[in-house]
Amino acid sequence: YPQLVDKIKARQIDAGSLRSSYDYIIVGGGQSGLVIANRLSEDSSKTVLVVEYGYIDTNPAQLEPSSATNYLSRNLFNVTSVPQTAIGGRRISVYAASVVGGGSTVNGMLFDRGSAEDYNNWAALGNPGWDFPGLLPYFRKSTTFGTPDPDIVRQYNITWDPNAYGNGPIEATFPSWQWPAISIQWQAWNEVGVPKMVDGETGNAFNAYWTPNNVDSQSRRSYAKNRYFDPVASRQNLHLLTGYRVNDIQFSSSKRAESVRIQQRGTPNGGSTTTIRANQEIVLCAGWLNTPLVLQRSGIGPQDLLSRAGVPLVVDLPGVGSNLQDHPAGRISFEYTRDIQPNQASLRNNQTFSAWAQQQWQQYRKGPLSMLVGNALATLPLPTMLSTYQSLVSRLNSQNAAQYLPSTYGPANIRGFEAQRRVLAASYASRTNGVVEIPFNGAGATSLVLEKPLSRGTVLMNPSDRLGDPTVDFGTSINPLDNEVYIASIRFYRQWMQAPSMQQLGPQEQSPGASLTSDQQLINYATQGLTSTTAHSCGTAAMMPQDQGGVVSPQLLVYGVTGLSVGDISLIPLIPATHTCATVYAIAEKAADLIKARAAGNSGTSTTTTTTTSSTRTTTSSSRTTTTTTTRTTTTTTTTRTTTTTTTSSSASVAQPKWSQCGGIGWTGSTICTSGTTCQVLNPYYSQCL
Ligand SMILES: Cc1cc2nc3c(=O)[nH]c(=O)nc-3n(C[C@H](O)[C@H](O)[C@H](O)COP(=O)(O)OP(=O)(O)OC[C@H]3O[C@@H](n4cnc5c(N)ncnc54)[C@H](O)[C@@H]3O)c2cc1C
Repeated sequence: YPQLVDKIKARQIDAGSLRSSYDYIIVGGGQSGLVIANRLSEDSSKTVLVVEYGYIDTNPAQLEPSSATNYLSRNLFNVTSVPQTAIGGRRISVYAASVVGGGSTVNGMLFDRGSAEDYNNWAALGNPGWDFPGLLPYFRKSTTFGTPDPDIVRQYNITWDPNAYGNGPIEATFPSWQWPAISIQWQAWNEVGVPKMVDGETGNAFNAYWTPNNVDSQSRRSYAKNRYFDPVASRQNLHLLTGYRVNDIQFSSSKRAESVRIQQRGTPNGGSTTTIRANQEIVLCAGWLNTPLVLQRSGIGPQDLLSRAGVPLVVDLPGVGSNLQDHPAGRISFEYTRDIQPNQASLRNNQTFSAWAQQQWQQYRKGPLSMLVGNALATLPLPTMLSTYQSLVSRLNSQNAAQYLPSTYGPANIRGFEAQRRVLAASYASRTNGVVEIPFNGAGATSLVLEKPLSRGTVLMNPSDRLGDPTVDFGTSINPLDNEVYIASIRFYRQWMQAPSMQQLGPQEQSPGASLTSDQQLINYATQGLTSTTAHSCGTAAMMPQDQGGVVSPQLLVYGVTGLSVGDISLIPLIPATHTCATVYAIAEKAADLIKARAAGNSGTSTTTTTTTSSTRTTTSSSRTTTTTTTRTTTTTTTTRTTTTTTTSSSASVAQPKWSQCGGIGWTGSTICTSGTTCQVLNPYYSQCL
């Protein structure tokens, strides 16, 4: 795409062409930064600058399905955590993007949302308007659903709720391929008491459900750069500066955020910097790793850290860099001794199938190579997995919180965790909110992902090298109850593998290994294998009350100063049980509305505001621009549980496509195969069109 690359390059600005001031300066042109830049620059009277440390990735391969797992180091900050004491002292690689589009440029494109309870918990922590009804309009505003291939929908009974989606820039859909064994896995979930939900995106992200990818109908990545930035890049009032780092923010004597100090990437620290003023607001969108770091370098953070680093104190906010959360995960692996064909291995060991897959992809962009990592999740409530869940909840409530938190946490951080624990305890006992995620795609091996960890970590500036890498401590499993939940999920996965339907695949446990059964053996397994992150790190500049370690208010304004806000994943107070990309779009859309509302003289404090439309009149005088904005706010009541369905199921008379199931014990679908294939018995439980 050379002509496209040239166009994109032309849209960037070089440092010499920068204005001396902008109305808004957005720190970080990652996922949230580009959303907010798009929305704020809708008003042509406002100037917007985005400063991004990374560059534009112009390689078309980064849009392909295979990019979902390549995690290129050139697009990441290559930082490693400190040794994780509770998981064998291992250092864990950190995932934080450093490229235009941020995480949305490099991520795995699994595109889902948390359950309504996940977001309602945010509101319960003192954040009116940040519950699911308050966020659903922004989930909708950011996304459009693209109707998937009807054959694949029918073949696998893929369901979704069209009400979950709107008309937004990001396209989400299902690929044109699933591996056949997934049908058996769905049956097996049902047999162990995990029902199928129509759609997780409507607040029902618990039990088992299909989940789309953020791709277009050609399986190409649909992400912040190509959907939020490229279409508006020609706006004269929007500038993107790449390859520059915001070192810090400078404040007036009245603690108003006045300017950012930027430095070209690759130049020596302590060398030359440029200062750019913000007339209205500076919005931090530097991600979970760097938003707290920029704050700390600017004098906002834990007082003792700042004094050790020699940074003059602006506001003592002990929560900056605390409350780090992610989804720790471990592998579990079963081999299918009677696996059905084709399966993932067929791409490697069946030449005919592999050639067919290549042809499908090259000719139509369909087939197995259009698939990413998978499209089905079981997000399991604790009571589903553990009959003694009440004992775990009561032990959680009676823990001395400080004993299981990082040693750097002071009283405010501890109070904040105790507030979180109150809502988490209810979620642990809930049947409509998951604590462990098990992605499934037909294979016997997968990850067990802890969705509501109790352990907390930190991101702290290095006091002797402020501009160097921060110290990241995930604190994985420092709360031993996280291990108990993990062990419960191993045992439940084993039960799933023992479900009657699953026996047709002949599952045999590889790891942890069937001989490991006691709590201690499984804790040892977790200690050796658990990783701290699934690239969903968040919470390091949390939206919580200030006396509970909070950094921003529900209006996203940083406490103790003016003119400074946070619009990225750092503001999440409690990690939701979901991959975080879709949630970040909703957060950023809502952040943009809040910023616009306050610029228009409306504090944006409405608790259930869902739609804000503005009509703007601009008058220009000789020296400055005055904008009068009339803001009309519409409040909508949204039901969090939706039962509308778009379901397509196998009908007994419809011809099944090649590779799909056409018979077997318990099969109620069609036994007719599409022309050119016949229904062949693979085992008593499974016949297939081949
Ligand atoms: C490898 C990976 C895989 C993932 N897989 C999935 C997935 O499959 N599904 C899913 O839902 N989520 C996934 N995620 C998570 C999701 O993509 C992120 O949570 C989301 O993109 C975070 O958005 P953000 O705007 O908060 O931060 P980012 O998108 O990371 O943006 C921060 C930006 O700020 C820039 N920056 C940082 N410091 C400075 C500074 N000082 N000055 C200037 N610029 C700066 C960075 O370069 C970066 O571009 C994944 C993330 C990663 C990294």
